[in-house]
Amino acid sequence: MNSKDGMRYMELVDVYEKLDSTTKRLEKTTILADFFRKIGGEDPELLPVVTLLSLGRVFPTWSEEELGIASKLLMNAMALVAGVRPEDVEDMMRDAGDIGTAAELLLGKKKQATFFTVPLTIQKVHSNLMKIADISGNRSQYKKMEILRELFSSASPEEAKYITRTVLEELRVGVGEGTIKDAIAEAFSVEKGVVERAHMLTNDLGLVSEVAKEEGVEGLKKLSLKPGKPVKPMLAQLSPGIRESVEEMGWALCETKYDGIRVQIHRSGDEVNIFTRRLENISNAVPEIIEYIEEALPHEDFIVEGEIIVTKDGKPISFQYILQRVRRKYEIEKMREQVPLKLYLFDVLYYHGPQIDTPFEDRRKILESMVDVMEDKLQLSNQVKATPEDIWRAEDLFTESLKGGHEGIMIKDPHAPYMPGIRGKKMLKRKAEPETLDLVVVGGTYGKGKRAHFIGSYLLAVQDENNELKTIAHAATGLDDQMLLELSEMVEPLITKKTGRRVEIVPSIILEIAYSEIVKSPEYESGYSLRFPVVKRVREDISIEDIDTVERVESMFKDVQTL
Ligand SMILES: Nc1ncnc2c1ncn2[C@@H]1O[C@H](COP(=O)(O)OP(=O)(O)OP(=O)(O)O)[C@@H](O)[C@H]1O
Repeated sequence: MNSKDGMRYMELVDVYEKLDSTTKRLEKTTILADFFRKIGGEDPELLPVVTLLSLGRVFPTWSEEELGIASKLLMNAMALVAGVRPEDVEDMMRDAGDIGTAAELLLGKKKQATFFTVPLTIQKVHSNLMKIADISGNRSQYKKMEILRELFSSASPEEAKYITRTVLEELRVGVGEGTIKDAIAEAFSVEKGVVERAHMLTNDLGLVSEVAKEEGVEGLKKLSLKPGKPVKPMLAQLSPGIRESVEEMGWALCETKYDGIRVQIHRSGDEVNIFTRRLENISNAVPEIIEYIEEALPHEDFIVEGEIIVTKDGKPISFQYILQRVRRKYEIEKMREQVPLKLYLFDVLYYHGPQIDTPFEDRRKILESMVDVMEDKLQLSNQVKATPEDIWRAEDLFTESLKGGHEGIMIKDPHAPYMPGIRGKKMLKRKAEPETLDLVVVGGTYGKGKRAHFIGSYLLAVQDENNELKTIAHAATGLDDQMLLELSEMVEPLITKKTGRRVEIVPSIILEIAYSEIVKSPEYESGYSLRFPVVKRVREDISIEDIDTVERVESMFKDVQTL
């Protein structure tokens, strides 16, 4: 039954539970499609909200808004409502394995003694979560806790479970963006490809579902890039060899591959915003880049892409320094001098209208026409044209690039459009170092003796096609004591379960792993394992959706077999 204020939150919770009860993607899709259709009929204004909530999000990925609630605060609010101590909540969380289940159990006990609750609506839960994001400054933690307390007081145990998980952005019902897109297509009878494209260009599944319902295919086709709203970057595949790749493309534009962080820079009116690969807005952390952009590029709307690197005496230095810059909230001016940044621009997606369908060769010309190069601060990527006849140009670029302290080269198809979010064959990378895998930490084992306080070995996972995590290896080496300490500090608050020296943790830390060989192994859930895995670095610039897949591991395994 719905209250007069709209659909009950319990209906959404029922959907979550149904989603959780099956591992089959098709079934999940239909459960969601049915629900989206129902909302679209009964309460259409809720459709964008519900679409995001189904993914465990309150805001689209690119939004600067965040809830900013630490699990400690959540536990305190829960403790208040359940009438227990925060330590009890923590113990319960460790036993239950996740904080959502702990919330359910705690409120379950409490609610047996309660007779009256006002039914929660989806609208109410959502608007309270939005309110939390708006709170800042004085006593903000207290105010946030008050809102959470109010929500928990009117929540049933099952509702509390999912509110908790939503607040921590960890829904755990096995639904990724792919399933949501399929469900939108199924619910409103539109082609998947059209939904896919609309999502690629807007990165806002709430908007996509709303337009699919209201305007169908025609409306979706009209959605396009908009300066100010980041899109997922086009990614590169590995090149099997410089000659082979150039021959396959006919001819190619090859560029130095800089090892820094990729940024997408948007100018909309007077505003310049800089986003990372995970679409996080880092504008405040890199003020000099904004200044360069103001000086070197036109004061018109545009979207360009490039790589920010750190240089010292003209040479690039380790990628890790950049993270010190982009993560920073304080002392930015001081860091500006210590860690100077340089920007290399290599693509344009929007200028006098969307340019993603313009061939790369022409996009480069547009980019060249836009930029006034600033020596040592902002340049275009170093580029050469290579054909099968003068392949030495690309090979020389590769050697030069490594000599200059860069990573290798990019080999780009001059005829290709810009394909957001796609890792295809139109842009390839050739590096000197062997390929690595980006894996997420799901557990670990404490060391012995001197290292008993550190987690010495990390259990790592890849994702399968349903975004479910599958273990693949333990990595114990590659970290110096300083890194071990830093990682342990990051891991500590994420621990959900301890058994002896072993721990399970909330998957969120991504490590780049080098290894000597991929082997088949029944010991790990992925069916594969890595020989001699070594931790190269923590990848804070990518998110969990970007980690490597079982499919990729499988194809890398097969590639080696067929050599
Ligand atoms: N000239 C360039 N053109 C395009 N990308 C470049 C260039 N120089 C450096 N890059 C970087 O190389 C990356 C391409 O590799 P890929 O798409 O596989 O990303 P990745 O997963 O971060 O890989 P990697 O760890 O090898 O950088 C781009 O995302 C970008 O950050």
